[in-house]
Amino acid sequence: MWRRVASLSSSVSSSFLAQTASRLNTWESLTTGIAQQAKGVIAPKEKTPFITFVLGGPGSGKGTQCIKIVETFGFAHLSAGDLLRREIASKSADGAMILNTIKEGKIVPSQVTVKLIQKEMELSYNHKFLIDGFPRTEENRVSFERIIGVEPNVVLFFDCPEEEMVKRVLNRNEGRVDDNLETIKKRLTVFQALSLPVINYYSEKGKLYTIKAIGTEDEIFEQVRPIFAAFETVG
Ligand SMILES: Nc1ncnc2c1ncn2[C@@H]1O[C@H](COP(=O)(O)OP(=O)(O)O)[C@@H](O)[C@H]1O
Ligand SMILES: Nc1ccn([C@H]2C[C@H](O)[C@@H](COP(=O)(O)OP(=O)(O)O)O2)c(=O)n1
Ligand SMILES: [Mg+2]
Repeated sequence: MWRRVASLSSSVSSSFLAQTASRLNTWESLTTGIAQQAKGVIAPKEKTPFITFVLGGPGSGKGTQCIKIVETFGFAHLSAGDLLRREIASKSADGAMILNTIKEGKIVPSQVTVKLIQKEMELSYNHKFLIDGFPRTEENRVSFERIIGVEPNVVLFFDCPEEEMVKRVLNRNEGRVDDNLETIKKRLTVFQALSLPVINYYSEKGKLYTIKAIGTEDEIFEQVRPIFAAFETVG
């Protein structure tokens, strides 16, 4: 409810809140959240959003590190890939197109992805967002700025050698249609051609934090931790 929470009154039916809350993808306890919201315990959040884009090639460890960032710093985790896979599973109008695009290792039209991200942001009680796997193209980036109207505060780039990314993806074992050698090769080409320019853009803007994404998950997180710790100190 980052934008809409102020308009939610305690008279909102609990079933509406339950439906809304069930779609939340945050670490917060939903039942507590609903109960407190209904009692008006939580003050309306009109805080400026704090946005982190999480970038890196396929298998670079974005999702894995996002879980740790959520646990330690209390962000809401919005994975663009997860939102798109949810669309496929829900058999929505765009589902078949999204499935084919993902199988081909290509990028879904920005309008579709930004709309899904926007919906999640509006439903969230949090104002700190980790947007994982987005923007993957300049078109993604410009579309987000135009539709959402904000720029990221922080951009993380998990920099990982290609052979390590391939090894991790082939061992991922989540039953994903794109976790095969043919698709990953295409994804790596797309990453070089379309995603690296976005990373360079944020480097030039002074917003990029590059993480050497090799080593254990904990070792990598020790590079991530101070970035967010510094922002917490600033307030
Ligand atoms: N530091 C690491 N060392 C070895 N394997 C890792 C590491 N980080 C993540 N993995 C594994 O690699 C795979 C890809 O990680 P994931 O977080 O899904 O990457 P991404 O979201 O960037 O594609 C997963 O199976 C994950 O468990
Ligand atoms: N911004 C995005 C993010 C993901 N996608 C599509 C295309 C990507 O290859 C797939 C999977 O993305 P996801 O971020 O889940 O993939 P990895 O975690 O990097 O392996 O989803 C997209 O089209 N646009
Ligand atoms: Mg991922």
